Amino acid sequence: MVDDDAPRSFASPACFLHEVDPVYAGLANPPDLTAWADVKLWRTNERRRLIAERLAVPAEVRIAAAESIAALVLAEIGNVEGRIVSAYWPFRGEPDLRPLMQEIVRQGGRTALPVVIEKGLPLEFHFWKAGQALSRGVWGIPVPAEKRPCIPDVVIAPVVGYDHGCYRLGYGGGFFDRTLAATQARPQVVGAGYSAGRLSTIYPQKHDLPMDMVVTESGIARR
Ligand SMILES: Nc1nc2c(c(=O)[nH]1)N(C=O)[C@@H](CNc1ccc(C(=O)N[C@@H](CCC(=O)O)C(=O)O)cc1)CN2
Ligand SMILES: Nc1ncnc2c1ncn2[C@@H]1O[C@H](COP(=O)(O)OP(=O)(O)OP(=O)(O)O)[C@@H](O)[C@H]1O
Repeated sequence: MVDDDAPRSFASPACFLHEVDPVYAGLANPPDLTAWADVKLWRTNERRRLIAERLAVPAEVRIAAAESIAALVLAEIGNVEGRIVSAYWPFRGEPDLRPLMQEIVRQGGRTALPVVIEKGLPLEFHFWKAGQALSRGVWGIPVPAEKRPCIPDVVIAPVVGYDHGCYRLGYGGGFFDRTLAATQARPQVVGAGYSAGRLSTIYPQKHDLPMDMVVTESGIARR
């Protein structure tokens, strides 16, 4: 006869740790340095590949793409009167949206350029429009000679790559993320780039802040 009151013993109990809340199990936020190191390396390679690819595209094709992007961005922003729109001084094959900046001014808006103050700090935006003087900033990027800081209503952020969540792959300085994290009244953030920059994911990290949309020559991707 079996003694039901006797303590039972088990040979090898299964491990159910995977079913336990990670916080309770003491596994909350384990530093995943390997993963970030992998992502960083992957991003460096993707940046290099995408920049080389876009520089290999004939200038006239890039110009035509930039015109399509500019028209879509303008339609998306809508009425620019009295609004401040930041764009950028193009380099490394970025779509040239300087004609769009002129059009914005023509329609009663004001335009600005991003300015690197120091590596590791947020960007500043300084008023600038065609014809005004420029000087060389960090990395030799032209910036407004006269320092007139402003807070844009719309930020057009050039992308090297982007994904369906509207996460941005830039040049690797983390400037736009840092800038948006530091701003109180978040501007409308419009990514601008070529559709060839579309990636299935950029492996977004905690510091990556999504844009509201990405405009390419093929159309608009929204979050
Ligand atoms: N036209 C344009 N202007 C812009 C930006 C942009 O993306 N496009 N920026 C948007 O943020 C800021 C500049 N950002 C930059 C960030 C990194 C590098 C760069 O050359 N980085 C090094 C490696 C960086 C690192 O890993 O630490 C390199 O590529 O060699 C250049 C510009 C402000 N102005
Ligand atoms: N808000 C933040 N505070 C501190 N560090 C940040 C912040 N945002 C980004 N960074 C750092 O910036 C570095 C580069 O980030 P990331 O690879 O996302 O650059 P990126 O968006 O491609 O560059 P950029 O905006 O200059 O074109 C990372 O090491 C990241 O930790």
